[in-house]
Amino acid sequence: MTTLVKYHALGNDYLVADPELGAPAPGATATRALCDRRTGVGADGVLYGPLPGPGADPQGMFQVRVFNADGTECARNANGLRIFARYLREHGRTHQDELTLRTPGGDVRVRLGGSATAACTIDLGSWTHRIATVADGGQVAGDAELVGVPLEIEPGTTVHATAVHNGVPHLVALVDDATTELAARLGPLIVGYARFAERPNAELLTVEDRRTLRVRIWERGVGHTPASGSGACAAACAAHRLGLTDPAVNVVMPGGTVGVEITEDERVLLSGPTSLVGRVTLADEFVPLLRARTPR
Ligand SMILES: N[C@H](CCC[C@H](N)C(=O)O)C(=O)O
Repeated sequence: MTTLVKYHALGNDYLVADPELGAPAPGATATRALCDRRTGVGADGVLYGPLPGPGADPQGMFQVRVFNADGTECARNANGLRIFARYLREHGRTHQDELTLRTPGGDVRVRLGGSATAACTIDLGSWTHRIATVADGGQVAGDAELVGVPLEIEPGTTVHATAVHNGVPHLVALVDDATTELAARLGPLIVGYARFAERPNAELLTVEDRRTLRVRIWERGVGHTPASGSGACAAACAAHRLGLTDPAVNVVMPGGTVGVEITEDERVLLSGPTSLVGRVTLADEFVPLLRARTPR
């Protein structure tokens, strides 16, 4: 029997695929089948774990891998890892309030709240404003710092761009009026911009005041999401670097509001709620769809 547990963080939804509950091995085929909103369970991504191997122990260190709805792997993220930490505690895998999650993108600390539904905080550590770029001939040219520069993402469309790499790449575009419609138009252009060697996630940012940001998201590997943890952090880091905001801000997204704080030693912390949706037991006729068809 294969059981998945579904959670969301302000509408950014993930399925926990735990080997102990019969989950498939991490991979693109299973992820796409599970995340499909019509023929599967439906989610923005799948969290596979806790995985066996070095680092998996009951002292609060667990391994996990994160996949986007389209089957691509992302090194780490923020909402998914906050959800995974909650899953571990409410399924009796740990009694710790502070966990370390080991991901392909490095170790991340999560502090759980006093109750299951209380806000939990992730420390994403430091970040850079660099992004890998491609030269004219198509080869990777190097790593450019991008802070508040005009970027023509298609002929006639220029955005005010700031790169933020916080475990995954983001491109934050400062706009007068960040709307979901504008994100649906500019997001795919930013994610698909041929000059970036690695596709970034896209965030449209409007600064309301020094402590309030409005953000709209278009994620690589997913598309529209009503909230993003690392995206909210990226927007806060970009706004701060541009001198527009204080170190602690509220980030308002369509799904709701999170708090982001930049510490004096230049780490970024995100706090926000998570919600449990429920458990889904897959039907026997669905399970074969989780495995790639083996070529004859
Ligand atoms: N929603 C996630 C970000 C996912 C990023 C993913 N789309 C990628 O980098 O491939 C978060 O809360 O941090």
